[in-house]
Parts: sequence; structure tokens; C-alpha cells
Amino acid sequence: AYLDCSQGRPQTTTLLLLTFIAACCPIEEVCASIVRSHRETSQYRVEELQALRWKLFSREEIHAYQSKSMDEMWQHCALRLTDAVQYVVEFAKRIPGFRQLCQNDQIVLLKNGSMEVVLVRMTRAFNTENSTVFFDGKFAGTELFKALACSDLIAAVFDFAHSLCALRLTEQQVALFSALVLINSDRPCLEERGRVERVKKEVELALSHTLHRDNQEGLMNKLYQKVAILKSLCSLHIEKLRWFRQLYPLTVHSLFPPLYKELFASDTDLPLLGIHH
Ligand SMILES: N#Cc1cc2c(cc1C(F)(C(F)(F)F)C(F)(F)F)CC[C@H]1N(C(=O)[C@H]3CC[C@H](C(=O)O)CC3)CC[C@@]21S(=O)(=O)c1ccc(F)cc1
Repeated sequence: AYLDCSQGRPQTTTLLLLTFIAACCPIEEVCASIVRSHRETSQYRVEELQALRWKLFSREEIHAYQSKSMDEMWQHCALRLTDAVQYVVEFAKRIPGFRQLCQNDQIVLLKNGSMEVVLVRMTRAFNTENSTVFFDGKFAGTELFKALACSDLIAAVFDFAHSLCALRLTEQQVALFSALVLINSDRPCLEERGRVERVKKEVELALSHTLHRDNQEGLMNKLYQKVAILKSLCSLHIEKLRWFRQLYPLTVHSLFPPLYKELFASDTDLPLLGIHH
């Protein structure tokens, strides 16, 4: 009854209650802690990536990557991806409310969202002027990844990077958008969807508060459109990985990192995600 606003004018009690809720975890606090976690758990600081943006691979170095065997290049990128995902796991654990979710839901959110956050983080390491991305210490164009034999997927990854860079997000907006991508209450197999929904609402509020402060409310629905592209990129990744695994089952089985396999190449549970209460 207290929360009943059916008369249109919220009851006095409701206002008191809402004020109390806001006071106990002010939205600025939530913003600041997510932005801090993002900075602390990024592999590279955006300043570092900016400083390196014109350090390109030589023709010989590009040729060396292109001459790798397909399974060698896939294994190389799988290692890079697994490194990046481990930082995202650390980021997730520091999002207010994430660790209070049940173990199953924490794992479901990471299984479905870690790749998406890696792709968002990649855009910080992308140079739109020459379409290159930071990889192994220098900036590389799509041609460097030819040995993967999935040029359509690579092209889609680069297109996504261009489209997200076009929004010219600040590091704070990247941090809050990453948290929103991760805390998605529509993921399949969530056990306590309502609790995830509440954490998501908090993150949404933090992002819209920041966009309002930056006078960029229009970005919110543009960001939600990006979520749809992220979802299709990740399904394309899983599809390509299944195709690769048919060609090189042993490589995936014995040479891909265990965490990579659990996140992207199996439907079993994920004991290795290392989330300890
Ligand atoms: N195995 C892999 C794989 C690995 C990666 C990506 C895509 C794939 C695929 F799967 C795909 F596309 F299917 F997803 C691909 F391409 F290989 F097929 C995109 C994110 C990249 N990435 C980054 O950009 C990091 C993110 C974190 C950031 C930070 O925290 O500061 C530093 C930069 C980590 C893994 C990495 S990568 O560097 O190996 C890479 C590989 C291909 C490519 F065209 C561009 C980059």
C-alpha cells in the first residue's frame, strides 16, 4: 500500500521511503565504484592505448602472422581472449550487487556477457583513422588475421568497433555501458531473475544519471541498439568456433585454455570461473 501511487500523486510515505533508499546507496556512489572497477580491471589504460595508436606492424610481421597455420592463429587469439575475459570476471565481481547474486546467476551472466564486454573494451583499443586494433603490442588491420579463415567475423568485429567508436563514449560511459551489458536480466537459465533485474535497474540508473549529467540522454537508446549487435557478434563467434572445432578437435581439446572452453565451447558448468564468496 505504501508504494501505491495509483492516485497519481505518490503518498508521503512513498517519498520518504524512496528518499531513504536513495540515501543508503546514492547513485553517484554506484557510478564512481563502477568507473573505478573498470579502470582497475582493464588490461590497458586508455591513455596507454592512445600513446601506442600509431605503432603498426611491419609488412614482415604481418606476413609472419598470415603464415601461421589456422589452428596456431586460433589458439593464439583464444589465449588473448581468455586473458581479456579474466579481467572482465574481476570487473564483474566489483559491480555493486553482483557478488550478492547466487553462484549460478553470476556464472550465467559471465558465460553470456564476458565476450560482449571484451568487445566493448576492444573499442578503446581501436584506431578508426586506419581501422587498426591493438593486438600483441601493436596496431593491426583485418589482413593480419587472415590465417583464422573467418574474414566475415573479423570484418563484423571491426565494423562494430567503428560503430561504437562513432558514439565517442567517455571512459566513464564505457565503464557503465560494460556493466549494463553484463547485468542482463534476460539471459537464459537465470534462477533469481528478479534480483538480477534490481541490480540491472541500479546500473541503468547510474548510466542514465551520467548521460543526463553529460547532456547526452540520446545515447541511451543508441547503446541499447549496440547490445543487439553484440549479441549477433557473439553468436557468430560461437558458430565459427564450432566449425573450427570440427576441423581441429584436438587443438580445442588440449591446447585451448580451460576457461575459454567452458565459456565458449561447452554446455557444462564452469567450476574455473573462480568466483568465491
Ligand atoms: N579468439 C578470439 C578473439 C580474440 C579477440 C577478439 C575477437 C576474437 C574472435 F574470436 C571473435 F571475433 F570471434 F570474437 C576471433 F576474431 F578470433 F574470431 C576481439 C577482442 C580482442 N581483444 C581485445 O581487443 C582486448 C580487449 C580488452 C582490452 C583492455 O582490457 O584494455 C584490450 C584489448 C582481446 C581478445 C581479442 S584479440 O586481441 O585476440 C583480436 C582477435 C581478432 C581481431 F580481429 C581483433 C582482436
